[in-house]
Order: sequence, then structure tokens, then C-alpha cells
Amino acid sequence: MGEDAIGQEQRKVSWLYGLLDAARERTEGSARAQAGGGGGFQQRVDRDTAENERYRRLAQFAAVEHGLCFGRIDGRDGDTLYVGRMGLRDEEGEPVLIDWRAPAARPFYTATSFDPGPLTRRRHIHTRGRRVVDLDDEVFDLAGMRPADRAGLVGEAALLATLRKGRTGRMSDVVATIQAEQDEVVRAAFQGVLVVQGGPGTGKTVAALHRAAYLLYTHRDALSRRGVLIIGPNPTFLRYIERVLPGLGETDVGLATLGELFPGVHATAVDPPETAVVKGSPEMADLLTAALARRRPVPDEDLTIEADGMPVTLSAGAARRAHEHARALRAPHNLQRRIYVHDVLAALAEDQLERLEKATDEPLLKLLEEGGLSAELREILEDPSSLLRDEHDAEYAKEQLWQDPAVRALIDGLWPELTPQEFLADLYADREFLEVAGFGALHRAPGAAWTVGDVPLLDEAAELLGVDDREGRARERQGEALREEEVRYALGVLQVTGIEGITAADLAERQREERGPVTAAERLADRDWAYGHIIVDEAQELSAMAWRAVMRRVPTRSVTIVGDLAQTGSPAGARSWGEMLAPFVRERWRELRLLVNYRTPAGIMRLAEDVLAEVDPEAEAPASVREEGDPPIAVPLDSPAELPALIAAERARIGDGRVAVITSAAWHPAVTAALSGVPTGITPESLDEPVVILTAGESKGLEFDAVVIADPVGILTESASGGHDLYVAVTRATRRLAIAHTGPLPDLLRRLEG
Ligand SMILES: Nc1ncnc2c1ncn2[C@@H]1O[C@H](COP(=O)(O)OP(=O)(O)OP(=O)(O)O)[C@@H](O)[C@H]1O
Repeated sequence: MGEDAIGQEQRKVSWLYGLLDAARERTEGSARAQAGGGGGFQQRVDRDTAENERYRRLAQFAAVEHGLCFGRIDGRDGDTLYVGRMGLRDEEGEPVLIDWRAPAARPFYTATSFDPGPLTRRRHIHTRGRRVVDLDDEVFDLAGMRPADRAGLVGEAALLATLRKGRTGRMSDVVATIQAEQDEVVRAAFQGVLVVQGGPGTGKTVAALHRAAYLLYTHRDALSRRGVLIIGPNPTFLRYIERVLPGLGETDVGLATLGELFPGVHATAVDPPETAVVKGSPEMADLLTAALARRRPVPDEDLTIEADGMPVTLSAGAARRAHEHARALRAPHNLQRRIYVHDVLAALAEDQLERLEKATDEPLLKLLEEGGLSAELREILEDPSSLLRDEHDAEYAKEQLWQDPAVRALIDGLWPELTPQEFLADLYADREFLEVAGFGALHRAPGAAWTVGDVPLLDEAAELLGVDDREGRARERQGEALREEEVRYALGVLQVTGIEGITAADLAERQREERGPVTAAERLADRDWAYGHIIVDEAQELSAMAWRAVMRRVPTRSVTIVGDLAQTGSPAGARSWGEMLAPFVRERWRELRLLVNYRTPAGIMRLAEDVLAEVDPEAEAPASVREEGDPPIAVPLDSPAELPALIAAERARIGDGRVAVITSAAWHPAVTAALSGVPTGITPESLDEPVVILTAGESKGLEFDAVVIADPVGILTESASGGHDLYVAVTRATRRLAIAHTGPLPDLLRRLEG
């Protein structure tokens, strides 16, 4: 690569950075100009909108600083385009840097030697800070190319250089080297359900993240208000990927685990496999419905309680009528309860008044019979309309009854007001009912912490109950007040400007839409929020009940699902995408497959293929893009106490990189004892540590320079998923894999004995 070419590109790149600086200064300048306070409602709204936009722009400028321009494409028509992290225009308004997500940038990702499209050349521009340090060219001038040069992947040199880099513990974007098959995932149509099925290391996660950025760029109007949510398997995984989107200039995408989907609950604990299967099964929905019906018994006898020192009776007939009346209202349990309470109080009040009348009337009637009453009094008593009862009395009586604890207890026994948490905890405590229903595994004492598997059930319960969301209502009331203010303001605008053809309400609505999005955190705290798009990673782990909770949040069914059925670890997880998706979209979903592994060197992947062939003969392992790398090794040990030496040796071989010790439950205590001081488990902090001890399940989705699998036999036999966990473990390394074992190696690792 000539110095001239680098020098030339340096001039271009420096000029582009100059334009970026100018754009940043303009944005900062306009912030200062607007900074004055005061103004009416509309000025405030305008200022907020402009403020949001400025914030977004400044965040984007900061995000694109590193690697602003990373590519160039030369077309057959003689045109040259520069591709970068954002679009820039020159002083004349001409586009001079194309956003990687724009349609014009697409050939940068899709051109191959076999099918270069309109390109004659693609150039990767490598920069350090603002300095151009290297260029990588692929020339698509087929006629002049040797066949050997034609083979291979898009941007192979640039790609391999990226893949060889040590891992930092955080995923970074791959915007300069997205491969053609991944590009298809990134730019697939936004509507409907897209499943991205691919083996380990095929870039499912990274492609899904770029897709989020692409969708926001391409459909910003539709998506920035409704928002995009990414659901990942655990907080550590989210930490691992959290920098990718900001690095692409997108700061407002929500990230959540399944355990955080239900507002107010942060579940991280997982259930034992048998319980997970039960909690995840679709039959749970029926169980919850049945359990709730039991909370609303219809008595077959009259019920008499003592209220305010007097007996009062709810007849079986009145209880049944109240029940039927409430059930006729198509509403959740807690809302139906309001009708029920009203009817039961009315019945009790009536009974109470009857009793009172009887009590006062009886002595009088006796006198009447005996003829000891004046003619006037006799007339009053014989006229039914003159009785004491009237509407006012009835209302008063109902109020009094409602204040009475005995009446409350009666009603709560027949139709209690329930929160999802109370309802589920009561259900888990009801051993007899659970056993009779065939769900005995769910029984547990009250007060235990919620698990990830409980979250979809809480969500389901909230649907059935209709959460009495007082805070939400307060928010709504605030919203209503704001809305009234907005409409009043809009009316003023219409009067002053004389604009016609739009109502004040419509104008207010339009302005509200322009006011900009709520934050990702606010959306997550609102159980009823309907997202514009949801991306689910490691989606094979989601149970049927979890899918119900996810789909509830995206009524338009605009969803990207990425996963690998061959890596399913949860016994409640997916065995087939079609089966999981059928209840929501029937057959209306598309699948794209990723077939190339960018993580694991070929030597390690051959071992992974042996494992997969054994545990899931139908599945196909992806081909590894890198032939190079150290072959995997088996290290026989006398005991786990010898691990420190092995870890030290691995660390010495990989330099700055990171090591994961992936171990079985059986070995876990001995491994942690032998490697004292080494963090265990998936805490977000452990990502930054040079060595970490994990179970196979915990290592899912992550990658490390070197992996030591301690006790493969244990991982294999303990696995609730029939060995898929071992497949996950052997595919985590980017450079080196060592298998430490005490007894003989399992058959499926026999390749290592040679
Ligand atoms: N086009 C690419 N350019 C550079 N690096 C890439 C590319 N595609 C994937 N990678 C790298 O390959 C590794 C694996 O990617 P990723 O974690 O997205 O795979 P995955 O399919 O989600 O894997 P798993 O199923 O094992 O979790 C990451 O380090 C990622 O940055």
C-alpha cells in the first residue's frame, strides 16, 4: 500500500472530521442560543423537543468520533462513495459521507468477488484516532483477477484482522466488516417476525444489534416514539453488549432481561429444571385461570355474619346473582370485583333493613292486632309505601356495611382484590390444589424470592387481574391535566393564527407526537407499553409462558428472534421455532440462517462438531472462518487442585486476554477453592476480570480468548438439556481451549486423545 494512497485518504478523512467538528459546534451554538428560560407552553414544548434532538445529535457526534469513516466504494460508473458511522454533507449540502445504514452504502457489505454488483473496488480504511494507519483493498475487476484471489469472504483481510484481536470483555460493533449474510439480517424488512437461526459465533447477537441501529435509522418516525427493546438472557450478557449501540450512535434502545419485564420485580434466580419446565409450560395459563376462579367461590348456602352487633345474611341466591352480574362484564378480576362488591352490599343492606323493620314493626303490629292504636297510626302502618325504606337509607346502609371489617372479610372471601404477587404466592402455597391439578412441583412456602420463571406468570396474572395501578392512574391524571393544557393552548393558536381545517384536539395531538420519545427506562416501567420492535437474543431459552409475556409487549408482532436451537439449555426452552411461534403468528414468520462462525478457530470447531453430532445429530455446526489457531488440548489432572498451574499456563499463552474456567456443578466447589480469589458466576463486574469461573449455562452468549473446561463428564451428565451445555462450553473460545479431566475422557471428546 503506497504512502500516497494513505496520504490521499488522510486528507479526505481529515476533511470529514472537520465537517464533523463544524456540525458539533453548530449544535452546541444553537443550544446556547436557546438556553434562555421563560416563554409560554408552546415555547416550552418546542424547547423540549429541540433539546431532545440536540442531545441525540451530540451523543451521536461523540459516538462516531472513533472510526468516523471506515470504507470507500468505487463504482463502475466512476463514482466514489465514502461510508461511515453517520452521514455528513459538505457546505453545499452534497452528501460526502454515507451512513452505513443508507441504501447507497449497501454494496459495501454485499459485494463479493463472485458478485461485485456495481463495484470495481471496496476499500477498508483503518484509522487510529483521526489518523489513517492502513488500507485494505479488494479489487472486483474480475477480468484482471487470479482465481485464487476470487475465493474467500467479503473483506477477508479486514475481517480476519478484526477477528484476531484480543477480546476486551465487551462486544464492540463490527460495522466495518459486516458480512453479506449478516447484512441480510440487518436490513430485513421491519414488519413481522424474523427468526435468525445460527450456530455459535455466527454473529447473531452482533447482527441483531446492528439491525436495531438500522431499523431506528430507517424507520425513525415509527420507532423512536414506541421504542425498541432488546431482551437478553441475563444482566451480564446485557453488560457485555451494552456498548455496541451507543457506539453506533443509538443511545435510546432499552435492554432488559426476562426477569425485569414485570415492573417492580428484578428476578435473577432460576428454578431447578423440573420446576422451570412446569412454570414455562403453556398449561400454566389455564392453571392460573382455574386458580383465580377458585378465589371467587359461589356459596351454596346463605351466609350470615354479625355486622354492627346485628346479624345480616347474604342469601345464596343473591351471592350467585352478584357473581353472574360481575362475570358478565368482560373485564379482569379486580374490575369485575367492583360490580360484585356493589351488588353484595346492596343485598346485605336490603337484608339489614328488612331485619330492622321487622324489629321495629313487630311490636307495633302486635299493638295493631290488639286494636290499641289510633286510626292515624293504623293508616300509616297499613300503607306499604310509607315504610322507612328509601334510596337514601339504602346508600347509607351500604356505606356503613362497607366500613365493617366483618363485611369486608365476607366479600374478600368471595371475591378478593388481588395483586399479581399475592395471587401467585397464594397459589404456590396451596399444596392441595396444586397436587390435585397435577402441578405439585410448584408448591413452596410463602416469602421466597421471585425467580425468572415467575416473571411471565406474574405478567399473566396481571392480565387476568387487571392491576389496580394507582401510580399509573396518578400518572394518567397528570397526563390528562397536561392534555387539557395542550388543547387549551392549541385553541389559542388556532384563534390567533386563524388556521382552519384542524381541530384544537388534533393540533394538540400532533404537537404531542412531536414532543419526542419517553426514555427507555420509562417504557420498561410501564407494563402496558407497546413497543415498536422487540429483539430477543438467546431466544431458544424462552419458555412458552415467556413468549406470551414478550408478545404482549409488541402487539404489531414486529420482532427479531435470534437464537440457536442446538444451544438450548433450559428444559423449558424451544425445540422448534414453529412450535413456539404458532400461538402468536401461526406460520407467518420468516427465517434467515447464519452459517459461518467468526469466533471459534477451525481446530476447536471440529471438536465442537463431534459434540454436536452426539448430542443433536440433526443439527449442523457452522463452518469456522479461521483455520489458524492452537488445536484444543486435553489435560489429565489428579484433582481440581492442579488447576492453578493450568490457568497460569493459559494466561501466559494469551497475554492480555481473558480466560474462562467453565465447570460442572460437581466440581464447582473444588474449582473455586483451588482458584481462590477468582470471581465466580455472571456478575457484570466479572466481565472485566482476567479469569472467571462459570457454569456452562452462565457462559452462554459470551466469549473468551481461552477457555478451560473443568470436568466435561460432569457438564455432560448434569446437563438438563442432554449435552447441549457441553456444546455451548466448547464454542466460547476465540483462541485456545483446554479440557481438564480426572477420569477418562467422554467418547465425544476422543479426538483429543490422538
Ligand atoms: N462481520 C463480523 N466482523 C467482525 N467480527 C464479527 C463479525 N461477525 C461476528 N463477529 C464476531 O464474532 C463473535 C461472535 O459473534 P456473536 O456473539 O454475535 O455470535 P452469536 O451467533 O451470537 O454466538 P453465540 O450463539 O455463541 O452466542 C463476536 O466477537 C463478534 O464480534
